[in-house]
Amino acid sequence: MSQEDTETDFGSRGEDDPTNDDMLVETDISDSVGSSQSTTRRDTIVRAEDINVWYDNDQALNDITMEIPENSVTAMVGPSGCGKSTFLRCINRMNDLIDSARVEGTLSLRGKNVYDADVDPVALRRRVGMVFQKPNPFPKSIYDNVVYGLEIQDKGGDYDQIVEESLKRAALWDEVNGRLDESGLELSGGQQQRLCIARAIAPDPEVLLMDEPASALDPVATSQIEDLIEELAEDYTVIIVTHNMQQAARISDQTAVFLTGGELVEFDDTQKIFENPESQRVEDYITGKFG
Ligand SMILES: Nc1ncnc2c1ncn2[C@@H]1O[C@H](COP(=O)(O)OP(=O)(O)OP(=O)(O)O)[C@@H](O)[C@H]1O
Repeated sequence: MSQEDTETDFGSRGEDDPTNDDMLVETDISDSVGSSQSTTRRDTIVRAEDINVWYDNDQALNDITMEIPENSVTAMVGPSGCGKSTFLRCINRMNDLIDSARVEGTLSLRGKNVYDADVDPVALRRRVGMVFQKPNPFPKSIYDNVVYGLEIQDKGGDYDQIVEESLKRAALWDEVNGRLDESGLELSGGQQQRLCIARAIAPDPEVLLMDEPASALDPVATSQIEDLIEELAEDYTVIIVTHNMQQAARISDQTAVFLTGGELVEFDDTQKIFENPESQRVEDYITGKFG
């Protein structure tokens, strides 16, 4: 199964040329920051333009404009309630499921506005997978968890091969090979989260949204998930919300700092954000002076 299978849903791949030289990531990276950074220039895959979101009369996001390059890890950081999860849910239109939510602006996936009337949100979510904070495997076998997305999308293919491939990509195959018919709920928390990642990547999405995927896990499981995220960015565009500054510094190529009021204050290479941010408010937040 190739990503090209889904291409026709929203226009051709890579039609957006990068226009921002900031996407060129510098070499000479310090040990602690952005170990996944590279010198590759990447096309924009997700572009937000003047995104505003309200829940009833309360504004949660205020004029968010940003371009996210493909095959990289983008971290969203900021204090509680600043709109990080709301922004993540704009990308795959999960906010559609919240009655009080209203989204204005343009959110493009490879140049096609996902809020256009002709976009089917279910087809969109095939291309934009999501992993949540708390591991949430279904009360089904490990195998059935992985193929779940394929089945509800009526997607054909060699399921055995897809299960093996997805579990290998999620770094879980070696631990569950031979017991695929056991319940996903019998796995440890860290294994459950890797199972959820396998489930999210089985339909071969282009973008993987992760909302604090390691915050419910112990340090060993967290480290495994972090390693995995860096590997996944070779094939997918990963956009991750995290409260953990060290985690953002370790695994992301770009970091977006949201602050109170639903404002995107700074978005830049992770190294720049952590070592030399433009905004004093960002520096204060990063260094723990507030938030
Ligand atoms: N379903 C909802 N209904 C009403 N208001 C909501 C809803 N979801 C979020 N909000 C409000 O929108 C604002 C942004 O919330 P959001 O969850 O996006 O922030 P966040 O930065 O992800 O926070 P956290 O880090 O605590 O998860 C908050 O004021 C929150 O109370």
